[in-house]
Amino acid sequence: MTDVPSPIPDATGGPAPLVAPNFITEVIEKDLAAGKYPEIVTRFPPDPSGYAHLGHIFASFLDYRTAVQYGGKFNLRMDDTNPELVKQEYVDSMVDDLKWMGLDWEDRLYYASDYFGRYYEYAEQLVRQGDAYVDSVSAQEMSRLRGNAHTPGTPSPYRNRSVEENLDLLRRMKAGEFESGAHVLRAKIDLSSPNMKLRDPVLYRIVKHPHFRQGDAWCIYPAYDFEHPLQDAIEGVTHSMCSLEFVDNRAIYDWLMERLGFQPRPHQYEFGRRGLEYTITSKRKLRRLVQEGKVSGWDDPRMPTIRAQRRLGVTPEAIRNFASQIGVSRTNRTVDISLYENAVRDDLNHRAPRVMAVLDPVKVTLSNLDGEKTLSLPYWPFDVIRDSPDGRVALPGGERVAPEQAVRDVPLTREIYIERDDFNPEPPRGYKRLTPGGTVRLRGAGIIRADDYQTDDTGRVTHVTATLLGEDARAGGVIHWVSAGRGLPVEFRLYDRLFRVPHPEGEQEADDDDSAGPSEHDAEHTAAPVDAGYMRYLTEGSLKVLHGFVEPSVTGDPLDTRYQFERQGYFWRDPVDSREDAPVFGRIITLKDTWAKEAQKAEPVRPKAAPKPGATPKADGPARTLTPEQEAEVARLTGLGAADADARTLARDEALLAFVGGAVQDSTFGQVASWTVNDLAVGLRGGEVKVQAADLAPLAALLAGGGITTRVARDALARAAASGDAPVAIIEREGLNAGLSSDDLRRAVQDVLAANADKVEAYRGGKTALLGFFTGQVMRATGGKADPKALAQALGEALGG
Ligand SMILES: NC(=O)CC[C@H](N)C(=O)O
Repeated sequence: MTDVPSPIPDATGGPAPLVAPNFITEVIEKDLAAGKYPEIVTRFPPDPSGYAHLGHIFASFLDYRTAVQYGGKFNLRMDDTNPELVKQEYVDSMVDDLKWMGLDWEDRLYYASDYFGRYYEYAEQLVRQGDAYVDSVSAQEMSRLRGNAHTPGTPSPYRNRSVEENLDLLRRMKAGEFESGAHVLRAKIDLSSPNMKLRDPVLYRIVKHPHFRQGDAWCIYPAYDFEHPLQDAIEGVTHSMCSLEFVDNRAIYDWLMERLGFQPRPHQYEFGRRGLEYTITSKRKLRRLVQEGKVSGWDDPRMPTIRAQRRLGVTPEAIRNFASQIGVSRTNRTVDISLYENAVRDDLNHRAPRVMAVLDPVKVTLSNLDGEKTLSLPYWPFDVIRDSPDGRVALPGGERVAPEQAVRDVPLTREIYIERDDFNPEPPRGYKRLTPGGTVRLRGAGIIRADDYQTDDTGRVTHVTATLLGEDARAGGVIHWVSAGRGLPVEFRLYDRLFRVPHPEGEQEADDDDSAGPSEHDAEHTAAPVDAGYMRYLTEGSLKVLHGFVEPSVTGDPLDTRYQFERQGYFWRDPVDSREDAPVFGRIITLKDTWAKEAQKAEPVRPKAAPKPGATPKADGPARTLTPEQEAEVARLTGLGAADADARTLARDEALLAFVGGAVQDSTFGQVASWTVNDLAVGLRGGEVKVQAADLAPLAALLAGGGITTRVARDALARAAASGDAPVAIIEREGLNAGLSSDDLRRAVQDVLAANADKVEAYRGGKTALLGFFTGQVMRATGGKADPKALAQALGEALGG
């Protein structure tokens, strides 16, 4: 899960973090070692039927970084087969957003629609082979005939049409002779397969709708299950990664590859989806928010679209750091929203100079100050200066200067504004700010004492009179302020999470429970009504508008400067609505996670849904209210060594709790608890895990002792869960712990470099992209046993020296 910097540069010129070892990289390393493919090719295939969103980050970076890591190619593919939904506007925005995030597909932007002609040829080939037929029953009839999990399907009366008749009908479908729905082309596979997807899936439909790239050239359109595998094969994709809901579609994929004889052929691998707490990503649900005016548009900064996050002020670096912290696994998981928010904060901490702004002002007159003073105040706090890699810090324009030059002029005048919250006539205990007769330090300006104040009829403070004291005065707190005469009047927009519960869509989101029904993918494409339950979890007042003042130093700064307004959060000018004469500053994020505390207090508002086996597991994140018994359980589990988040998940789930009840209570317990939550939860809930918790202790010990890598451990775990064998026995039986010694690795690196002296020279001359080539060669030479991190390091050393 950690972000391991590798020397392989990515599109942004910075080092691309390695993809942490996972079950897919393991397959890739084996394939490279076996020489199965000349190079790795991956693709990211969004539908251009909406905007890129936070949910796309994980999959797109997985595809991209995996290719970069193994020196292969990454393609961007517009999966634009549904003419009714896809649009140029969406292509353009996706391309723009994905590029902005730092993905690089070079010149390989492909469109599914560019291959319509070739798909069609393959369709005719299947018909000629007797592998596909034209069916002419209605959609309802087709679904009835397909049967269900307990009943095998019944052949349609058209299933045995002759090849000639099928070809004739298919050609006439293509020629536009029939109305939509009159016929479909289906693969002839297996009507009694327990995998419903194999019960003669539809390959082509009649859709009389122009396509934004193909115009009226077509009136039949290929189904996802047909075009996707074909395009992978045609483009030489090697490892086609997709999320878990496509697991049953893999059988169609393999069937097509086999029937059409592609060699070498791509393979599909499914990873667990990564939902994000407090967020929805269904296009239809987001559209409804826009249509009903709950947000101002697709780029409303509260929306989870990349457009909106860009407008909000999030940087691509923050997105990339977030992406590298999400682990890959075989199970669906919800990512704690704080992972995203902290990535945004961490990035801004070193990027955003500190200035002062008063959001909700109350005027203070400094009665003993005449005229104006100009203070020179530093942009950066000491810790940022201390942590600066080059000892320098940035000015708002980005220029890096010595810390003592990173200062701005701040006017101090007789009239200033302070935050309404920072003066309290009836202070609660422990209040460290200004009170009548009390003192406080004004950041950078000295200590003041409040002598008097006025209120309006409602008791609201309207004005404070104060005295500026000498340096020998004492004060308990520090507050920020802005000159009243010289501060710039601005509008502030404070955004809150759009939804107030972690799972606004309930438990069903990624759950494709009934494989006979339409997949999530299809559902996204139908006119079926949206379950509007999520609407009631909208946060009331998630946009707050305030009018206040910013210090005048910001006037000359580049418009895209991100600031930390001291004590208030990170802000920048709203790129859409801010005007020179009417600036609007939006809050990118608060300084701390203000929700962490509130979540503890909050009611349990988790939407109810009947739990199903295989449903999306609980968030691995923040506290949700537990019963006192569950809290006691959490205390017991953390006492045994479980991480707090794991303990919370366990305490809520009897199946998991029963399992860890059998775990050995020693130093391995925390690791076993983590595997239970992260790797075994879905299987345990479905009653499918065969291994005993007690058998995991030796595995955890082996891992902790460095005898195996995390990847080997998790793989052994998955296999043990399925077979019931002790994981360590699996490892020993197959010699998986016989890793590569660092001497062996170094020798392999030397051999590869010696055999490719010309390339080494080219690399040292600046062709750093060759690192991927070297990586692949060493992987091959070592039979895939090299640990990618160690390999990257060994290569870096050998090439650098
Ligand atoms: N295979 C996949 O990754 C699915 C791609 C499909 N275009 C989607 O966005 O859902």
